[in-house]
Amino acid sequence: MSIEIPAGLTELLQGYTVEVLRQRPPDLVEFAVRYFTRLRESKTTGGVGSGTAGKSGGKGVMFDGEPMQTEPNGDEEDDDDSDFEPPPPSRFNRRVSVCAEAYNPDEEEEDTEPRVVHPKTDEQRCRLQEACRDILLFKTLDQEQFSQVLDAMFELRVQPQEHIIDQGDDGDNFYVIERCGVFDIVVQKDGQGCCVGQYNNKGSFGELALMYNTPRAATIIATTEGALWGLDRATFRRLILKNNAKKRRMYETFIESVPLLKSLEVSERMKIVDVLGVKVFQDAEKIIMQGDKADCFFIVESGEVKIMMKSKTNADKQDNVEVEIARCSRGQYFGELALVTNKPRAASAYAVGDVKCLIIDVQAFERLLGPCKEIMKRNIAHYEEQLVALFGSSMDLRD
Ligand SMILES: Nc1ncnc2c1ncn2[C@@H]1O[C@@H]2COP(=O)(O)O[C@H]2[C@H]1O
Ligand SMILES: Nc1ncnc2c1ncn2[C@@H]1O[C@@H]2COP(=O)(O)O[C@H]2[C@H]1O
Repeated sequence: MSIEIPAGLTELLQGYTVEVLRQRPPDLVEFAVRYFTRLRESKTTGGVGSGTAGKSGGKGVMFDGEPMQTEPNGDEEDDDDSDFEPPPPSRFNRRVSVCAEAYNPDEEEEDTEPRVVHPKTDEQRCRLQEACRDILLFKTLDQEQFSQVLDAMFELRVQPQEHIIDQGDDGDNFYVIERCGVFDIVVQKDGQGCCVGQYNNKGSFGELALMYNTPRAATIIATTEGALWGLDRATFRRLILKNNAKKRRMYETFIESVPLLKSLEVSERMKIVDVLGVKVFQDAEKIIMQGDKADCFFIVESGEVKIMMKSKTNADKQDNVEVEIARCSRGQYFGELALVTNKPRAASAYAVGDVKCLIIDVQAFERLLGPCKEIMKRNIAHYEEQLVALFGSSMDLRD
């Protein structure tokens, strides 16, 4: 007996299935009622977003699970696909496969993707802006791109023991920590979960799977209550990947010339470029302060940096006077010691004239600069000799 499949059934069910996979609703029946009601409405009104469910890969229905809007890019009148409303923020949903997703940030393609906007109160926007101020991945965005990122971010509260990310999953969102919350970074090694680091009330995570289309490389678990801001995968890729392509063009040659990084493979150096941030300092500005907790590493791109230290002996005798112990210029690095030894900053650093530094956060430092640690350790031995020469007594700089 042959069964005839009604025309349009496959597309109809496909559209619904795609939305279910995208949004992971808790109640499939309730979701179906809302989905098909919306579909019928859009068909009868013929309004924006109308069309059959299967028409554009399941993008036929504008579906708004939570307050959220999309704005078309540019000024052009949009129709069909471009005003599809993306799914509401998922609470750590597990994405379906991303293998077929093609995006080449090197191609200067027209930016026609719809924009995601989660409306925010002034108070929320202030908090968000503050949380994102030091996020390295955002540092090289222009103002318009940064503003689009802020528009698209959504707020999340987490509880202790909550898994924000599970290793091996596909990536859904990028996360920025808002002031509070401690998160363990757990990586599976030889079948065992190993805590390789922690985010303490600041920082961001979840960029790798989105940048490289790979499974999540670590599990991130909240150990306290916390507040996060999420950025959906599509917006992240549209803005950050495009920006990374620009960063690669800008920094490829410079990074190749940094003596510390010479031993790395090209692909390893490019991964450093992808995650680095850029910061400009004015003459005499303090870049790091002796005794502070360390969370990043610096490479001088232009200008000069003065390293100053108050030694203990020196401090006793001369009322805490800072003594210059070194200078770093283009291609040289500083701020590695505290990260290698897990100690507070051993010295302060100041800009001499205008200075531009590339900055790498501690997690990327751990992940990407392992092969350079031997060189750093040799230099740390030189620091000790230098301090003996300067202060006449040895100092224990190591861990
Ligand atoms: N040592 C590490 N290895 C892998 N991921 C890490 C590490 N430290 C921090 N992370 C973060 O953990 C995230 C897990 O999801 P992603 O792979 O998308 O991105 C990863 C990084 O942002
Ligand atoms: N002789 C030195 N002793 C200690 N730190 C030094 C010395 N010369 C340069 N530095 C840099 O000054 C930085 C201060 O911050 P860190 O301790 O993280 O890392 C330190 C080194 O990179």
